Amino acid sequence: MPTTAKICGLTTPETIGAAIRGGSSHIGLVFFPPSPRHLDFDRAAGLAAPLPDSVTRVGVFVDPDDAMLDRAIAAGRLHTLQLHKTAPARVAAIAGRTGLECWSAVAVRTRADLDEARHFIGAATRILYDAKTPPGAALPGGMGLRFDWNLLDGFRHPLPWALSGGLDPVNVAEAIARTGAPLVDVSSGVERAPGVKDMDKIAAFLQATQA
Ligand SMILES: O=C(O)c1ccccc1NCC(=O)[C@H](O)[C@H](O)COP(=O)(O)O
Repeated sequence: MPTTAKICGLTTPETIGAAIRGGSSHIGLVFFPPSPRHLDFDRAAGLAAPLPDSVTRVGVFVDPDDAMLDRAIAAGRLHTLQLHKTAPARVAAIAGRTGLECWSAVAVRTRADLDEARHFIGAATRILYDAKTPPGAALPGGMGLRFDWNLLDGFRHPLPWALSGGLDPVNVAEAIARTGAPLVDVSSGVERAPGVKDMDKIAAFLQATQA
């Protein structure tokens, strides 16, 4: 199976267009006010309205409440919810309440961190392994940090999964070859400044993913 790609933290029609033209399977819309990629509901609605359903729209959240989810789902016409720092029971409740696919982000620095993924069986439909950000960091993701891919060697994945954290157009092919990731996710690696996506880097990332 070819590896598919999610371009995360898109904020403009132009960069969403670049992701779609380049063959991205998923686009990520961030709903977390401290993030430089945060979208308010009106902005998200404007971006999502013209999009075809062939590209999966993923809303990215940090332990969201129901009101946030309801407004974001409606605005972004979301297919999938990517949940950071959200306990397994809450993920299960969100999946049941919304009927949407839920991905759980697992923050990885050590091999023991990977075991967290098993707690999401029956709740999440996919695990996104992402680099753990430092204590006190403003964001739980989107910081261009990479974890040691060797940690995934021999790991028995309890659920479908995706690789994230510090990927870019230069290293993504190696990451796929090294880990066998079925889906890769990128944000800062296709930006020219925090929150500012670069269309050429998006194209290069997607080309490298498909090579
Ligand atoms: O990107 C954000 O600003 C963000 C904010 C809050 C929670 C999650 C966030 N990003 C999650 C992602 O899916 C990123 O693509 C992932 O962490 C990889 O980011 P990067 O290492 O910058 O490629």
